[in-house]
Amino acid sequence: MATANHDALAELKALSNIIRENIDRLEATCKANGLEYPSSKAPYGPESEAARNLPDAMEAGSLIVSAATQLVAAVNPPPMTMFSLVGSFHIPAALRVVLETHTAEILHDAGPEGKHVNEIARPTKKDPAKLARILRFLATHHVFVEVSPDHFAHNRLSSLLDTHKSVDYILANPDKKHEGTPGMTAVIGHFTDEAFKAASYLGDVLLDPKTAFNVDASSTGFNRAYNTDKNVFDWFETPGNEWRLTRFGIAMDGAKSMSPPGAILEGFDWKGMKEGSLVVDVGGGVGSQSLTLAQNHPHLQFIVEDRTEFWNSNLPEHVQSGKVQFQAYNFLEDAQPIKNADIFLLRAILHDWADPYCLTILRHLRAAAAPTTRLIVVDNLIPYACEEKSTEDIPGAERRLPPAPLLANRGQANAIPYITDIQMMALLNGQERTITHVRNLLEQTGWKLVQVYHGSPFAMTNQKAIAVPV
Ligand SMILES: C[S@@+](CC[C@H](N)C(=O)[O-])C[C@H]1O[C@@H](n2cnc3c(N)ncnc32)[C@H](O)[C@@H]1O
Repeated sequence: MATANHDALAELKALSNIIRENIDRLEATCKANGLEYPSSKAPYGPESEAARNLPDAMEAGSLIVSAATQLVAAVNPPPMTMFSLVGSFHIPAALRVVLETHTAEILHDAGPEGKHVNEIARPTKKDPAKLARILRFLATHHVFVEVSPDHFAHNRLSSLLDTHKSVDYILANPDKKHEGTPGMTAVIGHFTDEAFKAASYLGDVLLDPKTAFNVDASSTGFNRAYNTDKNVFDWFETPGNEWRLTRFGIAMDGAKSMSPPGAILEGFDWKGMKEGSLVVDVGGGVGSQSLTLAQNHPHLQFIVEDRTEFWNSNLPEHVQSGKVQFQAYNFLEDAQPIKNADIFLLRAILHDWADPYCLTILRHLRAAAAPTTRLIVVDNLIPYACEEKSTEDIPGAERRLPPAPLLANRGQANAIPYITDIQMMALLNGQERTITHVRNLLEQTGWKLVQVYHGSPFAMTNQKAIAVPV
C-alpha cells in the first residue's frame, strides 16, 4: 500500500495521463472515421452512437472511465465517497419515480429550455415540490439538466427514459408503455422495481443462518421482498403479473442495446456453418438473439425453446412468422427434445441459476448432443479484481491487462457484470461466473471448454464460452 504523498500524487498524475491520452485517441479515431463523438446534451440514438461503437473508441472510452472513476476514488475525501456509496440506493428510487410519472415523455418536445416542474407533475397529479427534488438529485448525477430554478430539460442520459410515446397514450394504456420500444425503459422499470426491492432484502437473506448457505431459487431477497414462495419466473406467470412478465420480456430484448448492435454475431464462425445447420436457442425468450442471427445468417435454422407462457404473452407474431420456430421446453425438468442440434445456445441462462440447477440444464443438453454439437454459453465471464493466470491454457481466455495503475478488471468501466452478478443473487440465487467456474460446471456434465471470446469492453452479456461434448 502506498503511504508517501509523492506516491499518491504519482498515481493521480498517471491516471490523468491515461485520461488525456485516451481523449486524444478518441479524437483521432473519430476524425479518421469522419464521425462526430456523441454530445452528452443531444438525445440518445443508435446512429449518433456510431463513433462510440468504433472498436478503438470503445477501448479508449473504457480506459477513460476506468481512470476517471479511480481518480475520483483517490481524490474525494473517503467519508464523502462512502456516504455517496451508501446513499446510492436513492438513485433507482428516484429513477422509478420519473419513469412512472412519464417525465421523459412530458419533456420530449420541450427543447433545451425544458419545462417548469409544475407542468411535469400535472398529468400524473404528483407533488411538484417533491418531484423537483427528485429531478434535481438526478440532474446532479447527470440525468436531466436543471436549466433554471425548477425548470428541467432532457440530456443524453435522461433521453433513455423516453418511450417516444405520447403522454395521453400512456395515461390511457399504462400497461402498454414499453411495448414496441427498444426496451431500455423496460430495463429501467424492472431494475428500479422488482430488482431494487429484492436487493434491499439481500442482506437479510445472507445474514440469516437459515438462508445463508441456501442456493434455492425461491429463497432469495426477491422472495422476502414480495412475500412469495415462487421463484421469480413462476411468480411472473401468476395472475395479476402479466404486465410484469411483458415488461421483463421487453427488458431482455432491451438489454441488447447495452451491447454493440449484433454482438451475438461476434466470436463464433456462424458463417462457416453448413447450410441448414440447426441452432437451438435454449431459454431463448422472445427469440431476439435468434432473430439477429437469422437476419445475418439466413442459411441457419432456429428453434427457440422457452416456457410456453413467455412468448405467448410477449410477441405472438414471432411465433406466427415461421422464420423462427418456438417450442415449449422446461430446461430444469425435461429431457432435451432436439437430438440433431448443431448448436445449443444458452444466452443469459446459466447466470440465472445456482450450480445445482446449471448442472441439470447442462446434463439435459449433453444427453441430447451429437458428437458434432457445439454448446455456446453466452454470459458475463466475470474477471477477478486481480490478475488471473489459471485459464490461460484455453484459447481466447487470456485478458489484456490495462495500463497501471488501473485495476486489473478496469473497475467501474467493467461494472455491469458485477451488478448483474448481485442482481442474480438477489432475484434467483443465480450468479455470473469466472471462466474457471464455468469450466468446472462443463467438466462435471460431459462438456469440454475449448474456446473463450471476450468481445467488446462495453458489451453486456456478450462473452462466449464454447464447449464440445467429451
Ligand atoms: C434472462 S432471460 C434470457 C433470454 C434469452 N436467452 C436472451 O438472451 O435474451 C432467461 C429466460 O429463461 C427462461 N426460463 C426460465 N426458466 C425456464 C425453464 N425452466 N425452462 C425454459 N426456459 C426458462 C425465461 O422465460 C427467460 O426467457
